[in-house]
Amino acid sequence: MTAQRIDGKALAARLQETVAARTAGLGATQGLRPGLAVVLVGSDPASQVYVRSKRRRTAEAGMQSFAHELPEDTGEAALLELIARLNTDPAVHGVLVQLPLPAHIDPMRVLAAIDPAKDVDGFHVVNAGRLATGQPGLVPCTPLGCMMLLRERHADLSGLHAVVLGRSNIVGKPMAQLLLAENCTVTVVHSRSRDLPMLCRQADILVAAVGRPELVRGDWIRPGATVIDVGINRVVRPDGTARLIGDVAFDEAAAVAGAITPVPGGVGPMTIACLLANTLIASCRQAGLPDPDLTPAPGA
Ligand SMILES: NC(=O)C1=CN([C@@H]2O[C@H](COP(=O)(O)OP(=O)(O)OC[C@H]3O[C@@H](n4cnc5c(N)ncnc54)[C@H](OP(=O)(O)O)[C@@H]3O)[C@@H](O)[C@H]2O)C=CC1
Ligand SMILES: Nc1nc(=O)c2c([nH]1)NC[C@@H]1CN(c3ccc(C(=O)N[C@@H](CCC(=O)O)C(=O)O)cc3)C=[N+]21
Repeated sequence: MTAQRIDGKALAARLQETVAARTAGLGATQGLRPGLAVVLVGSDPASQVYVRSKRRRTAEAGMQSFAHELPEDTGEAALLELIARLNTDPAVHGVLVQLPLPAHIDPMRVLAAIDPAKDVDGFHVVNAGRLATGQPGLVPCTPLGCMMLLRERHADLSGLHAVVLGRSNIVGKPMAQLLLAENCTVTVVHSRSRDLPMLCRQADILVAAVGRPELVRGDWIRPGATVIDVGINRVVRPDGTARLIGDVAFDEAAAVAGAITPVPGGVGPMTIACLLANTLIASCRQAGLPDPDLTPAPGA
């Protein structure tokens, strides 16, 4: 394999270490303990894995973790009432409602009900609008983590051609905005785009966030390009065991790329670490304090 493996697990641990140190400092100097409320509606197995991981990391960082588990048949009104309570609870600085929600609940209405100052997912239209217009707000965790992974290899992204596969509100679109803000030339690809291999081969930076296992092949990669694989696809082997693979055919791509993130162990851990970083930022802003310096601790 020629590509440098960008180790998201190691970078996430370094970021988590910085967040924990800043959190301890806040406690000591301000008596402030950041609190994150995670709301899970129903019992989707994957969501339960992610929510457990988020809660564990929150506690490890020295923050307060508030768990809210609601039954699958919870009405939209009851969920909105809980969110209203969390919005006004001074011990809660971040509110995350785990997606997907059960079909009878409108996610746009639920996300719109979260106080933008506590929207640590960065999904609220106010935060999406602030990002789109270059104003300070809360940035979605996965794209934020992807930018930190890119900085492990590129001190300056100016002028590079970035191709983003996917245009969702939670990954593709904010990802494109962040790359644009770093002066990349950005192409956003989606299901109606034509000649994906040709488009991908133009990329110095390729971010795959489509949810299609191994869609991106090795010959779609420009030699030396940096590949960030956001995809998390749970596939079942013939023997019945499940495994995670990304949107990129890792082995083929690694033989061509200059650097690549693995799945698992790449973007996923960064999403969680950035959630904690957003909670710390939100708590500082709510206390009228300057944003903390979240430069990840130096690597080993
Ligand atoms: N690691 C992490 O922390 C996270 C990982 N993920 C993973 O990232 C992936 C994307 O998630 P999410 O953004 O929510 O996905 P969505 O399903 O919301 O969006 C998928 C996007 O990919 C596009 N797309 C789908 N198929 C193709 C195709 N064949 N060619 C080109 N474009 C295509 C869609 O196009 P169109 O708009 O035209 O429909 C859409 O824009 C998933 O695998 C998800 O599991 C997501 C969040 C966090
Ligand atoms: N309100 C909301 N915010 C989210 O940020 C959100 C969400 N809902 N719904 C689901 C997606 C998905 N997501 C992941 C987080 C961590 C890993 C992660 O840590 N993955 C590990 C593997 C974990 C495993 O073993 O499954 C890895 O990639 O190394 C993956 C996916 C956040 N999401």
